[in-house]
Amino acid sequence: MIKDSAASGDVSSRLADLRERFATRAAEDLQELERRAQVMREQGFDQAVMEDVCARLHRLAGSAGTFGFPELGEAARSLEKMLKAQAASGQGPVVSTLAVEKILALRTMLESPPMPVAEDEAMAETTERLEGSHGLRVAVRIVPARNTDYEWLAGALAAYGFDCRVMAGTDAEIIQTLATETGVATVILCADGRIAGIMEQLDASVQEPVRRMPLVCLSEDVSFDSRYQMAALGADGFFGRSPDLPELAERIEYLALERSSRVQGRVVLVEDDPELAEHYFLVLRSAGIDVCWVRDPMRLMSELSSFRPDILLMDVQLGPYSGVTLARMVRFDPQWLSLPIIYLSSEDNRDNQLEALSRGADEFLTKPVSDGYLVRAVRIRCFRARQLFRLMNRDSLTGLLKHSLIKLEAEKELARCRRDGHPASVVMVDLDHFKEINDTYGHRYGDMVIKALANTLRNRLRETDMIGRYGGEEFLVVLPHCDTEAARRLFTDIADAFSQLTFNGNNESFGVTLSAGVAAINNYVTGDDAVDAADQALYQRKRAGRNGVTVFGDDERNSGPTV
Ligand SMILES: Nc1nc2c(ncn2[C@@H]2O[C@H](COP(=O)(O)OP(=O)(O)OP(=O)(O)O)[C@@H](O)[C@H]2O)c(=O)[nH]1
Repeated sequence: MIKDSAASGDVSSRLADLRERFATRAAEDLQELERRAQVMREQGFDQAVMEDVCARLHRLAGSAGTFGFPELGEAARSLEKMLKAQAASGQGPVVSTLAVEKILALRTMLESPPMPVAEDEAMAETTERLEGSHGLRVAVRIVPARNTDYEWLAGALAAYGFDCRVMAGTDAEIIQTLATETGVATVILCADGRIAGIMEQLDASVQEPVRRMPLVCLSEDVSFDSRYQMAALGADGFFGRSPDLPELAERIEYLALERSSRVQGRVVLVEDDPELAEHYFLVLRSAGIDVCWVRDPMRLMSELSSFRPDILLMDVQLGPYSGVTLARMVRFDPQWLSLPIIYLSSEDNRDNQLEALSRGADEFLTKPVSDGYLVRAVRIRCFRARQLFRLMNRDSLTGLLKHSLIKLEAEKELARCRRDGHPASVVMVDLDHFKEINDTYGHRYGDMVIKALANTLRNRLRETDMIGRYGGEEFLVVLPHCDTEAARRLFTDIADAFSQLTFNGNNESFGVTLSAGVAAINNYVTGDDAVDAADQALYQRKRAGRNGVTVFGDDERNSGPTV
């Protein structure tokens, strides 16, 4: 398994080193091929030698293109096919003079200078670290129709934790402004009448992230014709002029995440060609994707269990092992039934591909794969895998972990504390007088408040913190490496920030406060005990006047209101 992170080294120079290593190895391979072919021509057919020749050609076909020798890769592929066809024809395969000549021609192809490997857009994109938020920092930019006031929408969406602004100016001016905003994932909400113009400007942009900015249409006309027209113009979502806010917020988050270069993932790569594996490793790592390289298929199951990937990328021929059989074997284990398995192979015959797919994998990426294509293909598949996982394990209103999973996280953190001796806290959070919000403004606005709290927590907490929706308006947070004093300070800030949010319902503004109870996980025998303690601290906080934070075991002096 390659452990080093590509981010720490100079990726381009390491890729150049790999190209050189490939060229040296390929020259040796070609010499061997030539020697074996000469032997067969002179001494007759030998099954073992033929298999070795085909395996070497197959390896060249799959890797040469990646290292800047596409012509060599293509020629090796067609020679491998020719020899295999001869072997399959049962005419007593003979390695002909023609085959030897073709092998000699491969050597000249290797001697010509490699094609410069284009810096792909997807590779060139930096994996910008957006400020320490739990999720993405999402900017919503509203492009209004003339004489339409969308300030109310900007205000309402701000309560969901988005950075919202109504844009003024021409289409070109707006897109120019958006192009200068970095460090955020932007989603455009656009009035139907302006979509054509805005789309034109997006398409014309020289910046890839701008061209890929998602756009949601806001339209008065919700007829089939209108929806069809907006879809044809390229809109990614469609809502009426007064959209259902939780639904719109959900769509904005989905689109921002889907398009973001920050969509990362975890990939197990099974590849027996070391240069190729290292190349893929570097390319994927430099795009922010975690990779675990498995060279020996015997280690595959144990690496899957410890690394827990989003997807499995696997070569189809791995020395004596078949990737197709390995895929079937992976599916023996019920926990990997839904793991997307993608073959990375130089097999380009559609029938053979389909046959291989029918035995347990989901898709083929045909080698050679360009670096940018590999990154995009892996990113989108990791995203889909995570979405599926999310659907199964996340609460639909908030996107946070479901009750049973967050409890499990508390248990796991306790085990980690025991092993490493670090402190950790668990926090129970509950909205104050929430029943009144529902009773006064209706359930829909109640949902909006719940969602705003979920966003506030996501935006304020570290990525390593775990957040779950414990019950209706109750949230449970697990904070690794955080003692109760630090947790108190953190949640005091969060409570203050949340109390300052303004919501709008029934034509009036209102605010909501929260209470939190904190307990030290490492003080308890089970995670459940720690959660109970945080719950008791929360109850104390409610009795002491709500709107603030109480640590379990605090005396009244320590638990006064924060604001
Ligand atoms: N809108 C909405 N309301 C919910 C949801 N889940 C639970 N609730 C409501 O949350 C309210 C919780 O009320 P209570 O447990 O009495 O607590 P409270 O009014 O917040 O009072 P304190 O916690 O004592 O400050 C109930 O009215 C539930 O119906 C939900 O998903 N959406």
